[in-house]
Amino acid sequence: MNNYRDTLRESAVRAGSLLCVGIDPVMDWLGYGREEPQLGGPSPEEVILEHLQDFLDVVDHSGLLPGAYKPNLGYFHALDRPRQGEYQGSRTLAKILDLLQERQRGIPVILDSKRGDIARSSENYASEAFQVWGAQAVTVSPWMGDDSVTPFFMEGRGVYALARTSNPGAARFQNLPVVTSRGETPLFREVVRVVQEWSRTFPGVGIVVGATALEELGEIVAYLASAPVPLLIPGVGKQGGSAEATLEVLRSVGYPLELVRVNASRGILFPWVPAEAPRGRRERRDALAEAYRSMHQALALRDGEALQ
Ligand SMILES: O=C(O)c1cc(=O)[nH]c(=O)n1[C@@H]1O[C@H](COP(=O)(O)O)[C@@H](O)[C@H]1O
Repeated sequence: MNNYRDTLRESAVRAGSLLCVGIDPVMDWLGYGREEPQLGGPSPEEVILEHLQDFLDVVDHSGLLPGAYKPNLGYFHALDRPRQGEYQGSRTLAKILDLLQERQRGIPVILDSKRGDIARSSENYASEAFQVWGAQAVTVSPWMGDDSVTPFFMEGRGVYALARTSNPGAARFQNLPVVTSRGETPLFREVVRVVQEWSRTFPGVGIVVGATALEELGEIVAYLASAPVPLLIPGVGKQGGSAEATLEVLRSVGYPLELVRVNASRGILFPWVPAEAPRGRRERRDALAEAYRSMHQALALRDGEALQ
């Protein structure tokens, strides 16, 4: 099995862009209410799969591959009704993963589940991501310590530990100063330091840092530049982060861009949000095409950047 850094490198060269397409489907955003589907109307599974097929057609038509996909597990589980024996959300995710494998083999899928537990439990969460769903990489929350993250270190797979997240409340804990044997440092910096240490024995481990936290991103990439790790940077598009400003920060320290993926979810698959979805399928497809092309371009690699 390819090691995860090779997977990132090869897919970056094929895509020519750092764009990671987030797959976070919500029926509301496709013009359907959140309430249970109407009798006789299309099911969430049908609606979401049709939308995804349209998106993959847009990708084919553009001739531009993305650098990764990132489905967020919570959006799919929210469509399951296990107490009624109904698993539409899980089935939809499974079908989407099959489609990606058929149509875009080699483009990594990062399962966004933000797991992390006592070691024995993390082993199960690792199986969930890698064996059950067959993802190439996973997001994990590192706050329970080393033994909660290391069970995810499996040959060929990627693991992204949350360091400085993109949400408005992120600084509350992550920027708190902590005292270590090397002096005082914000908590997120200690996570970054430890991830870099882990990466010496498991090169597939990296970090999540939000595009909405450019100052922290700058500190992190400057710190990591001598021994870089994979970066997953969400928060561009609907959360207000800028693709261009993010790339500028990375380029300013010569960060190896092939190890980086910048995620946009609503900004690509639901570009009309918070406005209502266009009524016609054709208009929705046109909106996807425009959003995909412009974000792919904003995150494009320059000649030779992925070949360092
Ligand atoms: O781990 C993540 O992917 C993640 C970390 C973070 O700091 N911020 C963040 O937004 N995310 C995820 O990235 C996606 C962002 O979605 P959009 O805001 O629609 O682009 C969602 O699936 C979030 O759960």
